[in-house]
Amino acid sequence: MITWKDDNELFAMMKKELYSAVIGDILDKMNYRHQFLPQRIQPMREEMVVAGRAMPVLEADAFEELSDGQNPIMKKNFGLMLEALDDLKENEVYICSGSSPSYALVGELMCTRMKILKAAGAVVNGFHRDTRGILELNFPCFSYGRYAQDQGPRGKVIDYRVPIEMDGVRINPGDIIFGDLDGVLVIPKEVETEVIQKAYEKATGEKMVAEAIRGGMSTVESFAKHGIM
Ligand SMILES: O=C([O-])CC(=O)C(=O)O
Ligand SMILES: [Mg+2]
Repeated sequence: MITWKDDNELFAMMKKELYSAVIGDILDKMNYRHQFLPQRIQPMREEMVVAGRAMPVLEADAFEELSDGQNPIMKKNFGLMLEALDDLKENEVYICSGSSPSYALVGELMCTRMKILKAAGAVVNGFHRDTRGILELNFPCFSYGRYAQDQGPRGKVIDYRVPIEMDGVRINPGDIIFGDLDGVLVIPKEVETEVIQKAYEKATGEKMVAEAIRGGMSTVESFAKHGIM
């Protein structure tokens, strides 16, 4: 059985050995059937993989850059975004939801700060901008795609390290976020060890099945033998 001594070892192993399909299959088997984030959230580059712990960021639409209303957060540029960025810890994922998808929730300067803090990546329920710059950083960033329209006058971070959702998928602080070119999913903290150990076992089994099929075995026979497809 696969074990790990800390998060650094765990996330390095996950990035090398696991993929979203195999983790999703195990979550389904354990009756966690709503763990994939919306399909339109894609890596900026096919090779990008993210594995880390959720640092959820709650964003809300605003209709003025600085408002004169009752809430002091609305009088600050970007609300609490700068504070949220500076609070990121090693292996954490800046994961942001709550606003309408009509502007960029992440850009090059934000990713530069995240990278310096050794964050694992960014996953946003909306767009990214500064594509060239982020690609140059080679920082794992997952979004709906490229769109430069600014969040400055349109949205604000109103809280962080609080639960968020994307299309009904719950993301709690500290949950494991894993994403690759087939999608991004959430592994709830309370079941992470079991999910990861079973996913590793299944990934090992899938390698054996692939080998058997390459060797000419029928799919019926290989399923009967390994119980994996
Ligand atoms: O202003 C923003 O929302 C993001 C941005 O351009 C950057 O991080 O460079
Ligand atoms: Mg920018």
